[in-house]
Amino acid sequence: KLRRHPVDKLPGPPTLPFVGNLLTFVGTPEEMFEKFNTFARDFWPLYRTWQLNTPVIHPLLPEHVEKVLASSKNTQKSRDYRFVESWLGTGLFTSNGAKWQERRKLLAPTFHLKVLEQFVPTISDNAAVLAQKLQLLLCQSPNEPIDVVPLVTLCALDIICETAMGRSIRAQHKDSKNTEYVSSIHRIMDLIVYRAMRPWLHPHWIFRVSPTGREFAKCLRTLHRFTRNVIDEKRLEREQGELEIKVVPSVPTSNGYEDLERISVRNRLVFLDLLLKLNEWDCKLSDQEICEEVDTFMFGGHDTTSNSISWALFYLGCNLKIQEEVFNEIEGSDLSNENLNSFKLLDRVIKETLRLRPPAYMIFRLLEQPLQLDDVVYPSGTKVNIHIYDVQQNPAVFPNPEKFEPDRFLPENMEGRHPFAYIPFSGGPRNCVGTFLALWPMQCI
Ligand code: HEM
Repeated sequence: KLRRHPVDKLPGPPTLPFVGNLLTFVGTPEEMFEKFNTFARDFWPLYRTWQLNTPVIHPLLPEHVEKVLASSKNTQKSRDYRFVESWLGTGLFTSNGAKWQERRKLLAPTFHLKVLEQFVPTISDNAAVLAQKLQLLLCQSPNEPIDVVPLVTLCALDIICETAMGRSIRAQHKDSKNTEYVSSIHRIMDLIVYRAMRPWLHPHWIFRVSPTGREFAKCLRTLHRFTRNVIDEKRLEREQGELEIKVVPSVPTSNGYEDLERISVRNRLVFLDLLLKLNEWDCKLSDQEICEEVDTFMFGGHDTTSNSISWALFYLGCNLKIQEEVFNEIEGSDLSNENLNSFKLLDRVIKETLRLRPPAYMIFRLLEQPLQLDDVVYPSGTKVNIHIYDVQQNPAVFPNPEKFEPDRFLPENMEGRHPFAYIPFSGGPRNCVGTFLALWPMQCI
């Protein structure tokens, strides 16, 4: 970096020649998280780092974040996402440019509210199993603390498998025959983070021969085999049970919302059915691409949801008065979609949990077009880190930001709040496509 780059006008931590700040972030995920928090405080509201020879800006103000995320011209994800590509291929989460645009248009209807509503019974059945397990543990040792995280994680996994693939893996049950899949999906997440934090494991050829890389490859084989089997079985099931699909009067050629909605609701189809259906209509997705998307839903939908549910339970445990009010609000109501929409305090508790503990706490973009923030123009090729956690800790928007206060989300308290001050599901054209599928399990559990 011989020339001064526009990012060097910004404050930031000291850099080293050639590597920039690459080594600053080597350590555990907790240490990295802490470092970014410190930088956010020290260099608020906009700072720079260098990742080798790539300049990185870290905007923290809602108006700056909006300029990045709301732009339809800067939807490109940075190279950081390449670590999940061997698992997810270039599906919705990892693709860029025209391919992403096409995928998003194709898949968005499968996340339509009406399609998702039919999943509420599946979600509530699995939530009931979790409740029973917790009750049993409580009866067995009433005075012992219960680590809810592993229990919630298995429940979230059951929900996402059943809604995405129509396959009950019974992860919550002792007789589950899918323990290898369950352990691989947990382990692969750890290995991805482990690699991302160690620059020397970034080159593929080094990673492949490292012990971590070999373990990663083993998990990957298990996950891909499982998805492929489910797809094959589902296809066979559909061929044998054509009756279900034939109830639909006419097979639409366009992929309009209404057609898909009508078909899925009538026939109680899961995502995988919808993807196969899209394939049958006009071969929009190959088998490999269907696999990518199913894996993407598993990746996007399981860890994030289980993390948020666990934190919500934690905050309710620490705030007994709010817990009692939530209990009174939901007591006696069954878990229908209408009821879920009427639980206003529960909704605020979930929103506040996602403010304080956003599971995807940092996301990345690579500028395709120059971006102007205040009076400086950052050229294309600059990387942008959006620290969702730090953005949501802005004391000017959320006074006393570390405190758990669900009433921040009362309509009167939200008036005039910048829409990009609260972005647990990101924002703009590349926001989370599974928002509703995330919120319902949180409410049910
Ligand atoms: C509490 C739960 C969840 C949270 C907080 C969350 C958060 C996010 C965030 C922040 C992004 C943007 C990522 C980025 O730009 O790098 C995202 C994208 C995405 N999420 Fe979620 N998510 C959740 C649950 C889910 C679920 C249940 C699914 C699906 C089954 C899902 C599927 C996706 C997909 C496919 C994308 C990529 C969208 C695109 O690039 O067009 N997420 N999510």
